[in-house]
Amino acid sequence: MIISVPATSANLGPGFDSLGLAVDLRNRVEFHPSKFFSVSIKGEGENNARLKGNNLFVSIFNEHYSRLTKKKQNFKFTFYNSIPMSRGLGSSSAVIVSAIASAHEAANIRVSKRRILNHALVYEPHPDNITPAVMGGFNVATIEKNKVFSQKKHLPDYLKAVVVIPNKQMNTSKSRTILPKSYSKENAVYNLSHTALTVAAFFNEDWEMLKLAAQDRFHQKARMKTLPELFSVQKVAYESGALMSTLSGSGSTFFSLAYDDDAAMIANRLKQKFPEFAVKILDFDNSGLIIER
Ligand SMILES: Nc1ncnc2c1ncn2[C@@H]1O[C@H](COP(=O)(O)OP(=O)(O)OP(=O)(O)O)[C@@H](O)[C@H]1O
Ligand SMILES: N[C@@H](CCO)C(=O)O
Repeated sequence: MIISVPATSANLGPGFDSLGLAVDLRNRVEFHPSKFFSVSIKGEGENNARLKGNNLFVSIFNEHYSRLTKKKQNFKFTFYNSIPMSRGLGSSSAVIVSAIASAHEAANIRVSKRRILNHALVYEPHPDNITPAVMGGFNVATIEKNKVFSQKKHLPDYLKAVVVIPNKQMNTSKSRTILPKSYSKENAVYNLSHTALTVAAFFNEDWEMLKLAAQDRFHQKARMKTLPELFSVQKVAYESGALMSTLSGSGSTFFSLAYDDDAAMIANRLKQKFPEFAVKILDFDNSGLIIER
């Protein structure tokens, strides 16, 4: 059995803790019961010894497996990781979602995607990454009474993501500490109206509206100042034809959305100007969590 979950880009400018979309870059896990516990990692994190012992996936998996079965059982886990860690591409959400889904599969209990999403909220209290990780596509999400309420929009094939991935890790909880504790009414209204416009533009497929809509006064600038080259990344992306260009999650990745025909040129310009950063063109993902039995 293989369980896979896509990378996600959250916030999308003004939609702090509420907007996110999925891209076609997946972490996969295979597992089966075994006499001894073992973890093997291929791809991202394969040289990180800490992940073989104190692994977020394993602790969440064990918690759910014992809750569901009231039993203890060792498993052999093999991880194939493509999502870089702590770069704003939802690596923690992918791990949380795949651990919860895997535990249910191991216990032979079928569960809805919505239920998995609500379980995931326990480990990541903002829904903007976990929602597209489970559902795929573009999502707007909120929390009421410890449950996620969300709406999804499929993203068309003629759009691509161009992501610039710096080497620098930005830990989400640390990066939240640099944000203001409160916002003025003016800035709150600014973000509220820009978020609403961004959502409407996605649902109406008015891609040309996104550049104006996806402006933010809550978090981007403060975070980008910790890696000032990101201001130039955004400028070059827009000059090269990006439809929107925003910090991905809490960074350090910069996410741009572009028409298929423009994506290669945008990526080439970004590669030329920022040879120290990885640049990838990715499809959008509309599937989210996939369980291959
Ligand atoms: N493949 C993985 N295996 C085990 N743990 C992982 C894996 N990927 C991420 N993690 C855990 O998640 C942490 C990274 O979470 P963090 O929220 O900082 O980054 P992110 O989810 O990539 O970024 P963002 O939330 O901004 O998109 C890592 O330090 C590690 O504990
Ligand atoms: N909304 C989150 C996304 C990163 O997990 C943040 O900006 O901190």
